Amino acid sequence: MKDYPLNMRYGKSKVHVMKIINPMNDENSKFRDVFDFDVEVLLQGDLESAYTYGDNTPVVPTDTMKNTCYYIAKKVHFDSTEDYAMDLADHFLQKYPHIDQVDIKIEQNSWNRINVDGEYHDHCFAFGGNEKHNCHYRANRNGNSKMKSGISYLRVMKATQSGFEGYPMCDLTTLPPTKDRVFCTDIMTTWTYGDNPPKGKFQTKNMEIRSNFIKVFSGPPKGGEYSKSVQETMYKMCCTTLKNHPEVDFIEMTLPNIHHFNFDLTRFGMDNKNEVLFRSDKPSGTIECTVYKDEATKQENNTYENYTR
Ligand SMILES: O=c1[nH]c(=O)c2[nH]c(=O)[nH]c2[nH]1
Repeated sequence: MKDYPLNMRYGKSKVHVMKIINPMNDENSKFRDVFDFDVEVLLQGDLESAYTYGDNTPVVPTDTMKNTCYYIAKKVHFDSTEDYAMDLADHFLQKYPHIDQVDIKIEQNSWNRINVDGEYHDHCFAFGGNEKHNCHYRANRNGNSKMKSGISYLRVMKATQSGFEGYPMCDLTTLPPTKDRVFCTDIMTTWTYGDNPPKGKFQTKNMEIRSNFIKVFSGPPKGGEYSKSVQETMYKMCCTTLKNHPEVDFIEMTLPNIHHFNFDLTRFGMDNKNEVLFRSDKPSGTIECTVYKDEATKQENNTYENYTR
């Protein structure tokens, strides 16, 4: 049956892969590195007959896709999920000529090497919490492939040196202007590499970009830097990153404003100026921007024009 035009893709998600690496390749060594991530594979191509006529000849089973995730994890040496994603995508393009686009999305858990009395442990790690490192590689048979890397749920806070004032007031405004508040957010961001993604060097690049975001958010260690709004600070974080990393084309960022309110202690005869607060995760502000390295890149990738983003 073919009644209506269609677009289609399919795949496997939440494939959990853990790879323990013995980087010295020495059986006697007790030193290990660890990769812990979830993979999503999505295939596109000449698949229409599968949807319209139930013809399964082009349908690579999603179960095979899952197996391939483990096969590639064993077969290739990688030191970043981006490098793994590129090898995994290439495998599908090489093996199945009717597939012309592969999306590999990865969410990586952080494990921090444990430090015992000032010395890093060979093989013990502490779970890094909610923060995840992400990547999304879209491999296209026509050669127009793109790599996005990112971070999610990196929670940061300014305990002072943040304000919000000068906004329009109307009969529905209750928010008091302030020069001193808590600014708490989860950094949710992706950055898209241009035509020459740093294969083999993603790990270092991503750590530099992460440090850059944190450095600009915080300002100098002594005294910090005043933030007029979430909007102002996030734009500065993105601009500085683009300046320091010309290999990045554009940065998408969402900073939920995780509000912290003063608890009303006047009822107990106590004043309270940003000393005792309570967190209100819901609702949180949603502040977003995409910052491009130049106008042409913006025209090609205008992320807000497409509402399915
Ligand atoms: O930095 C801010 N930006 C806003 O747009 C906003 N809106 C709001 O209620 N508080 C804040 N804070």
